[in-house]
Amino acid sequence: MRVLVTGGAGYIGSIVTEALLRDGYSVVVYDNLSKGHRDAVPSHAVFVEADLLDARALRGVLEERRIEAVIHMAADSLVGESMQDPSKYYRSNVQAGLSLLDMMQLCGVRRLVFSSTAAVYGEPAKQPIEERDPLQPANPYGETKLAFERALQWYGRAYGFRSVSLRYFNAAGASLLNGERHEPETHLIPCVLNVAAGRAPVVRLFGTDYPTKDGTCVRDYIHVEDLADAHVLALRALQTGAPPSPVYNLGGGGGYSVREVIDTAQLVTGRLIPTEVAPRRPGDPAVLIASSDRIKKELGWSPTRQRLDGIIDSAWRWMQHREVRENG
Ligand SMILES: NC(=O)c1ccc[n+]([C@@H]2O[C@H](COP(=O)([O-])OP(=O)(O)OC[C@H]3O[C@@H](n4cnc5c(N)ncnc54)[C@H](O)[C@@H]3O)[C@@H](O)[C@H]2O)c1
Ligand SMILES: O=c1ccn([C@@H]2O[C@H](COP(=O)(O)OP(=O)(O)O[C@H]3O[C@H](CO)[C@@H](O)[C@H](O)[C@H]3O)[C@@H](O)[C@H]2O)c(=O)[nH]1
Repeated sequence: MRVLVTGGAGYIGSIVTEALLRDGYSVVVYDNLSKGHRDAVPSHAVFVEADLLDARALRGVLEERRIEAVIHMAADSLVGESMQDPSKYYRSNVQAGLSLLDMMQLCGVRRLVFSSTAAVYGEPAKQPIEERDPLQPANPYGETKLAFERALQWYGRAYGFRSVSLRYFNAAGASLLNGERHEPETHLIPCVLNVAAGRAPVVRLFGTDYPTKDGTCVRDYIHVEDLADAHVLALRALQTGAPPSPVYNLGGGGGYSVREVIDTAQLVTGRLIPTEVAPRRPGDPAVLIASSDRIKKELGWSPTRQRLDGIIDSAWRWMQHREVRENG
């Protein structure tokens, strides 16, 4: 099957591409490199550097490469930035997403796996969060992802699109080849490891007065390779018909506070990681923990890399290998 991966030069996209190639899919990566890296795209994938809003380029790829399904991962995805610049998020996550859907419709491609997020739930009333819980985004990032999820459901009804939205919780860790490298980096685990590696002086704790066990926010970290496996299952489900449910949560199964992540990273790296208390980051819910029972039951997903120390260790090893590759 020929699959287009939008955002496939990014952190999660590059590792999803690795998993698809391993499973025998042919992959075309479509990415404008606003955040991604050309060298993150595996050599067996075709790479097209273009923006989703470039209708000509998009049509050319869908038609010439005879694409049969799309994994749509291209997005802007930072909670804090979305609070400051919602317009950017409506453009990239809603407007560009709809352009993709309309072009798919024009070219007769009607299967899509979408990278959605835990941010669609906002500040949930209970944990772990199930798919049927209220959808009340607390930031423009979550709001724009939810808008696209809903568009998919209406496109399904009217035009026969078959889609699955995967609501990831916090993706973390690395494969042997690819890991997280954003510039600037804002995600907790790579920021913590940058301090361990001596590239930054201190980790800022964004809020220590949350109603949690130690006052810092709790998140559910999922290994990016477990996440990638779920995409292969979702795609297979779309190949054989309509999947049992339109949305699935994907989490690692536990909740860890910011302080617990830092303590674990100190053990894994053997380095001291100094911290500094900073104000809360607007738009951050206190606790996000997934129930991933639905995807386990319906699609047979079985994560194998759930330990936080293992997740951090994979990211740390990747970071160190990259340093050796780059600096000799
Ligand atoms: N990282 C997480 O923890 C997390 C959690 C939930 C959901 N997600 C979602 O997963 C997806 C991937 O996240 P990531 O962390 O790998 O992000 P990333 O920024 O590393 O990757 C996104 C990629 O999309 C590309 N891109 C952005 N806008 C584009 C456009 N208009 N046209 C073409 N390419 C474009 C970027 O260059 C980048 O390579 C996103 O949709 C994100 O919202 C991520
Ligand atoms: O230097 C830092 C960085 C982060 N944090 C905190 O660490 C937690 C995790 O933050 P981060 O790694 O930035 O992830 P989130 O803001 O939870 O968002 C991620 O996880 C969401 C799903 O839960 C996805 O939708 C988003 O795309 C993805 O960026 C939050 O409480 C942050 O306030 C700090 O205290 N200091």
